[in-house]
Amino acid sequence: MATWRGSLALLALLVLLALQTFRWLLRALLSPLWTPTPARDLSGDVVLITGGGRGIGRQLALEFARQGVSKVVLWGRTESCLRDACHAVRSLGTECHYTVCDVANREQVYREARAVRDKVGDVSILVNNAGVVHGKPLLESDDDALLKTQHINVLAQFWTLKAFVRGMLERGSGHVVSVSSVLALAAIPGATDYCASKAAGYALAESLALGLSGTPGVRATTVLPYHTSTDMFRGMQPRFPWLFPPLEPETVARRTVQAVREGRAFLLLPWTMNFLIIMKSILPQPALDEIYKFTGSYTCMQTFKGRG
Ligand SMILES: NC(=O)C1=CN([C@@H]2O[C@H](COP(=O)(O)OP(=O)(O)OC[C@H]3O[C@@H](n4cnc5c(N)ncnc54)[C@H](OP(=O)(O)O)[C@@H]3O)[C@@H](O)[C@H]2O)C=CC1
Ligand SMILES: CC1=C(/C=C/C(C)=C/C=C/C(C)=C/C=O)C(C)(C)CCC1
Repeated sequence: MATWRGSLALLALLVLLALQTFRWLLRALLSPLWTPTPARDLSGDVVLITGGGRGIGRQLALEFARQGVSKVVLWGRTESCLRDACHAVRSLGTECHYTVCDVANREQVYREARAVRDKVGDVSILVNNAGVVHGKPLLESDDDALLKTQHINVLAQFWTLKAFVRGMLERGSGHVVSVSSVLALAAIPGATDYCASKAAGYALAESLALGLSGTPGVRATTVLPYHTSTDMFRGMQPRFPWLFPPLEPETVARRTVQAVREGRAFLLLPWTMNFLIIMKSILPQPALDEIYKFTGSYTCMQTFKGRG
């Protein structure tokens, strides 16, 4: 009798949960129709981009400038790239500053963050974009390279978040962008430490976004791009490149800034990668293995050259 009552209560709870989920889903889908959120005006914003000297970071700097931010600050390791990117931003009429800062070095991050506050002002948009890949299989990787990937791709984000998010919370406004990767959700062999770092970064960003949900003025956006045609993954190729062409860094930058303006929490690029996630959730592993083999995802790193 007691078991029977218990099962009925569980069933009622499940029905209630299903109805609630349906209500939340409807609300999420329909509310933009009657209360469209106006795109955020970026004109007073100071944006700091890590790894802003080249690749996606450089394009992000240019796109933020085009969308009217007040000031751009670029961090990176190579001064010539930073200087050149800053020059390009200034030619769009936007104030730009750069600093050589190794984001893996937390003392340097804290020191340069103080310097930015003193010289440029409060950072209102932080873009955690800096990243590295060495592209060797795990057993051929030396320990220092494995550590470096985690220090730059994951731990550095802790330091920049600690340096800038407190100020955003005090002011009640700000935005954190994390450039993750589709490899955070579906890993490939030959870049084990990179995939692990991106998965960790994704969990970090997800936790941050949830933690910020009680602070309406401070938001977070996580971008998960597919292969993008910068030098980082040069040479990497799945089996049907015409079917899965790399993204252009300009496209990633444009869609990212748009997501910031719309206050979107997650952005998977291109949208077709959503099918990959659905497939991963419903297909049995042997079927996924066949798809990965057929599309060359298992072997795509064999032609990897990277930045050399
Ligand atoms: N390319 C791709 O296929 C994809 C890339 N991504 C992600 O996008 C982000 C940008 O990559 P992408 O533009 O392609 O790569 P690039 O190699 O072109 O750029 C990486 C940037 O990170 C900077 N960087 C690296 N290490 C450090 C460090 N220790 N301190 C400060 N800056 C550093 C580099 O600066 P410097 O040159 O001065 O060292 C450079 O500006 C990365 O997080 C990457 O993981 C995501 C999905 C796909
Ligand atoms: C897994 C998988 C694919 C390959 C994805 C690859 C190869 C992504 C590379 C992304 C990179 C380099 C990201 C960098 O951060 C396909 C062919 C799309 C579809 C089948 C499943």
